[in-house]
Amino acid sequence: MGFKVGLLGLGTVGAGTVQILQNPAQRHPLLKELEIHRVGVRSLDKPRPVELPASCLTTDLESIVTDPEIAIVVEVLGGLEPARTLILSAIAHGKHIVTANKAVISRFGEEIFQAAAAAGVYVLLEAAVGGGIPVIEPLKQSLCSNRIQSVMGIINGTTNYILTRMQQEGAEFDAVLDDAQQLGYAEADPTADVDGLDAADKIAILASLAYGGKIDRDAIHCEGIRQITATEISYADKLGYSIKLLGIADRLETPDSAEDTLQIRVHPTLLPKAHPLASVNDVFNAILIEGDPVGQVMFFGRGAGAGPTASAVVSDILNIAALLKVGRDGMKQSDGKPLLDPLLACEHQDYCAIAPIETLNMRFYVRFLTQDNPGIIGRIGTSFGDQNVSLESVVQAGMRDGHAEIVVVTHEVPEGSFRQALAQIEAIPGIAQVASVLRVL
Ligand SMILES: NC(=O)C1=CN([C@@H]2O[C@H](COP(=O)(O)OP(=O)(O)OC[C@H]3O[C@@H](n4cnc5c(N)ncnc54)[C@H](OP(=O)(O)O)[C@@H]3O)[C@@H](O)[C@H]2O)C=CC1
Ligand SMILES: N[C@@H](CC=O)C(=O)O
Ligand code: NA
Repeated sequence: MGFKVGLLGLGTVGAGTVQILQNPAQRHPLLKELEIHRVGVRSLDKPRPVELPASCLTTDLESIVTDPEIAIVVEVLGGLEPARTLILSAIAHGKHIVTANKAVISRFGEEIFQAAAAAGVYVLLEAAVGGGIPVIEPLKQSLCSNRIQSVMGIINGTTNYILTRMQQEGAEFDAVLDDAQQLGYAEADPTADVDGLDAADKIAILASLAYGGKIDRDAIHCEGIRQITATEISYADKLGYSIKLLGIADRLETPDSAEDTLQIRVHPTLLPKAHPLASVNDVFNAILIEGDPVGQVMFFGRGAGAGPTASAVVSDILNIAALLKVGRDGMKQSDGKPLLDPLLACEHQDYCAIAPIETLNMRFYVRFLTQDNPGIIGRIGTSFGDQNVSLESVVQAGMRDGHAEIVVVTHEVPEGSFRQALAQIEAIPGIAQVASVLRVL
């Protein structure tokens, strides 16, 4: 007898998942033992790219998570509700969970993992970060002997696709976003992609696994790519940088404190072109992890789209099916509590401390539009100097709309000092606009 799978959602990822499950040839033999039992959707009439018996489809999602025949529930609905409630209900009914939903895991992960631990079931989420790239399970298992220093990556396919086409073709933001939606990369509400929220969900999940603690999702500084224009891309290029939306988690050196403090942030970043992440283009994602003693490890592949994401979903289903096959589910500890494989399950007790962004040291790129007055560069330099912000380069780049354009790149400075200097500069007569501020790696 096979393992019955209940699928919640039959959109981009759900349909990709069905396509793999219906075509097991030349894949792992265990795939032949999986059976799509029920599929939950919002609309029964919608045309689908996959064929399923009509009796399989339902709009009653609760009936799937309570179905006694189903062993594994796959949640590929997206959004917070009803996803969270359905996952919790499925767990309460003894189902193992596979999910691609980073929004729900980054906000309700601990509630879900605690419920799973109490019920003795697994919640696997490889598809939630980096789409088809194996990064969650490697962090949980293959790298678990390491003390992780940093996790840094391009973890949103939609924005990387948009930035790449803006850089390579000078394409307009809105037109490229439409293409990303057509290709199935973007979230149902693409604001989550464009404003960096999806990447923040993902770096929260990666940081939680890397540092073994809960992450307050609201403490993550998050900026998206709406303010990136062709001008910034072109100046960055001339200065030797590519602009990428990065998710960054790093352990801060705090010798006086017994507890680690982390920096976790998402923002567009000027990356030196020689950096390993700078040439990661289109929908590709890459995650660079630094651990002790492994050193740097980089994971690269397609971060969104039906096939790549379904690859991760179905691999998680197979991992659970393998446990079921050898009877490694439903095991008990001596006190009768459920026993889960500690490398596959993820439950954390304490919150990690996250440093506010103002306290971090960073390099900045800033573009000013000014009146073309003598001495203006000197006054900008003095204001930075007043706040101990040392400058790497100051270039009068040319004229735009009757204003002189001045581009400054700083050395590494505290964000707070940089912002104070910027406020001082904005008050200088002759400064028309601070046209752009970006961080530099
Ligand atoms: N697309 C991608 O490349 C990736 C997506 N993900 C994640 O995978 C998940 C799914 O994404 P994706 O497939 O793109 O999303 P889609 O919007 O394409 O599909 C969502 C599916 O869920 C169904 N659905 C949504 N809400 C309800 C509801 N309230 N009741 C019943 N059915 C519902 C929809 O039904 P109907 O079809 O009837 O409208 C649809 O079939 C999300 O969490 C996303 O973040 C993760 C990695 C990559
Ligand atoms: N919208 C997301 C989908 C995958 O997680 C992205 O663009 O990366
Ligand atoms: Na992944």
